[in-house]
Amino acid sequence: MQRIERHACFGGWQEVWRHESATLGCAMNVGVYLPPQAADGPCPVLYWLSGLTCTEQNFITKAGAQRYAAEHGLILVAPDTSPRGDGVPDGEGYDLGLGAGFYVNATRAPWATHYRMHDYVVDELPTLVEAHFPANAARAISGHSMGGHGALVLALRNPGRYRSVSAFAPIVAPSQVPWGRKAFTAYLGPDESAWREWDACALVANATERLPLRVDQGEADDFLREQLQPWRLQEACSAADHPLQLALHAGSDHSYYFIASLIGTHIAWHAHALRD
Ligand SMILES: N[C@@H](CCC(=O)N[C@@H](CS)C(=O)NCC(=O)O)C(=O)O
Repeated sequence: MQRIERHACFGGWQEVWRHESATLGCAMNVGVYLPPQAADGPCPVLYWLSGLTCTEQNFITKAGAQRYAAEHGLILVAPDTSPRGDGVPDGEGYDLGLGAGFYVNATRAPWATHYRMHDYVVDELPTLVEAHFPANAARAISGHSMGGHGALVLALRNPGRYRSVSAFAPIVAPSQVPWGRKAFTAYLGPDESAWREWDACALVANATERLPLRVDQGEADDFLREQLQPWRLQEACSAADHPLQLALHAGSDHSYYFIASLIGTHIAWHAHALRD
């Protein structure tokens, strides 16, 4: 691993590391915030998954999360949103290919070779983080939009792996909305039965661990009605008796201004779960 950025931040360090990913078959950048407490011993880790078009930079430069991570002694790990580099295929538009990995393991050509963001985030990255940084094995996961979908799906698919999960403006039912249908058709193929295992609303029905889902959604989000549809998650959770804490916020849009406004409450909530 090679450190390519290092900035003093709220008594700790915001770093960006670059490493060769065996899972993705390319070099990846990852943002790592080390709180001041990491100098004295291992800290729990909050994984953050960003949305469409993002790299590891959006969250670390716009969310203002470091202040709260320093307060609570959490390491923040913010990976890129897709594999990148020579030989990694791209798709048509901002919502397929580079910057749009959807946190699935693709099964179709030409995507299947590199687009394995589920395994990268769930397995390879924590192994790396826990080996190279003062991190313990207590993990939480959160994300925004496509990354909110990623956080919900990764937590639901991997019981016991995360102590808590939250999402900002997530795509809750990718099988039912244009962003998800386009990506899943490409990455997973046209057989929609294969999409269910990557769809939070479908996964909730059969979840073996009833980890509470915390979701915040802006009511002035331009993507709310067509792409996000949080009421679908409300229906799925209510049918499965799965705990959901969904809050709607008047006036908030889809941007990082919304995330920055609420990230402190999410980090405090994750910190509480990670302490137990
Ligand atoms: N750029 C797209 C929208 C993509 C978008 O809103 N991306 C969100 C995540 S889904 C984001 O975080 N954008 C980067 C940013 O706000 O820094 C468009 O042209 O409509």
